[in-house]
Amino acid sequence: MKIILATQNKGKIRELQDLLVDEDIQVLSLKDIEGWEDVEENGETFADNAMLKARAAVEKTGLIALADDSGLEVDALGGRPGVFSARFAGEPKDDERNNNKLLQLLRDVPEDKRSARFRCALVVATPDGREFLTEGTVEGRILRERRGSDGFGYDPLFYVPDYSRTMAELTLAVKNKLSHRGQAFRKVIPILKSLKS
Ligand SMILES: O=P(O)(O)OP(=O)(O)OP(=O)(O)OC[C@H]1O[C@@H](n2cnc3c(O)ncnc32)[C@H](O)[C@@H]1O
Ligand SMILES: [Mg+2]
Repeated sequence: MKIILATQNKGKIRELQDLLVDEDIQVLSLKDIEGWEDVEENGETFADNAMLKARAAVEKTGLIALADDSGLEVDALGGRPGVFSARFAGEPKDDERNNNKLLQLLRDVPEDKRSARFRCALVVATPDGREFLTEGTVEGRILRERRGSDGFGYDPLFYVPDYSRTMAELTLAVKNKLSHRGQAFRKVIPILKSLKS
């Protein structure tokens, strides 16, 4: 079985490839596809956007596609950046500027009001038109300075109380164990298995 990861994000590709390593599935990503043009992510929810990306990848490749749409919801910002997480500080998307903007906006927000969560929607779409959605969430809070150098995106600012570490201080294996993406992915396994047979 061969699937296409419908993402261009290197951090996601690394995590998803690691999650898929024992599954006996050949994995391609959009990086392997010539002439791929990003779809407009104009959905209102992570699920909508994951669906758009998965469908576009199936159409382009004819393969089963796995798409991830994810982001950060900060309570003190009314749930922002949410579906706008990648481009929070404008185009082109840039993790460094996004984190700076987040720190700036939360400058005067006290410790007990800095709660946040990562959300992930994964969609599996098949060439014969079937679609499956799974979701995952992880709770945490936003620090006042970056810690750690692993991961991507908002990981250096996202503190996970259960592990007393930021996401960027966790190994890939531990992040995958607890993360929004890891949780959503574990629900995808039985779906992929059912498509194999
Ligand atoms: O659309 P694709 O090609 O998959 O890549 P993207 O980076 O644009 O991905 P999204 O549209 O889903 O935007 C998600 C953003 O949310 C943030 N994000 C998502 N998951 C994250 C994680 O595990 N750790 C840190 N930040 C994350 C990060 O800034 C991402 O760029
Ligand atoms: Mg995107």
